[in-house]
Amino acid sequence: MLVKICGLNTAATLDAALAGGASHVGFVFFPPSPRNLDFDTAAQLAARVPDHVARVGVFVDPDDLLLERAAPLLDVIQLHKATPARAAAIRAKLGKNVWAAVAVKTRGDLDAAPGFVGAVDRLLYDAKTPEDAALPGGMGLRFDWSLLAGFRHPLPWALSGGLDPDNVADAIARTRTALVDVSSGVESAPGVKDMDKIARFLKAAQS
Ligand SMILES: O=C(O)c1ccccc1N[C@@H]1O[C@H](COP(=O)(O)O)[C@@H](O)[C@H]1O
Repeated sequence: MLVKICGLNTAATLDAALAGGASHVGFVFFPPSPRNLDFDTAAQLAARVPDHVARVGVFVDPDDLLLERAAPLLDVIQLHKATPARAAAIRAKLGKNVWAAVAVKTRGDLDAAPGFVGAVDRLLYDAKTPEDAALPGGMGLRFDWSLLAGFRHPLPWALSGGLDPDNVADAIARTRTALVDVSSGVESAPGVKDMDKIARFLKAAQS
């Protein structure tokens, strides 16, 4: 089971994710987020991550300058609110693994998925946040997992949105996902990761 712990912003919580066996760790580069990292902090955290764990940068419609500064610290670029054309251009320019978030509320939202074939390496199905929400992700919202039933996934994919230590095993059993992604569900407050919840999440996902 692959597990991404996202929005890590301290050495202690990053180390908790690594000790628990996370396959991916996420660093947010989006100033409105309570998990946003400056480049110095991101570099210090990225340096702690062993080679077998992937460092994922989370971006919302990023400009080229931000991507160019952050990319050397990262293995994967996770894009929110990116068109397939923009995602493909970023992938070609940076030569990195690129994931695209697909915001899901209804079955029709999954129609966006095939458009990313040839543009990205993985889709991340995440809950759609309200139009006026401050963030397009990282809000602890979940979508109806049954919407994925019978869907022909055009690319490797991951499940995200509102996962936590108490529901992740059920989410895996119901969706048969190979990769789960969590942020709010392992926090004690927005942007404050909880080491006990990180450990519990990893244990539940791996069980
Ligand atoms: O975590 C954030 O602050 C964030 C900001 C902007 C875009 C995405 C963000 N997080 C991603 O959202 C999903 C789900 O998070 P949650 O578990 O529901 O809180 C996850 O992929 C995060 O990487």
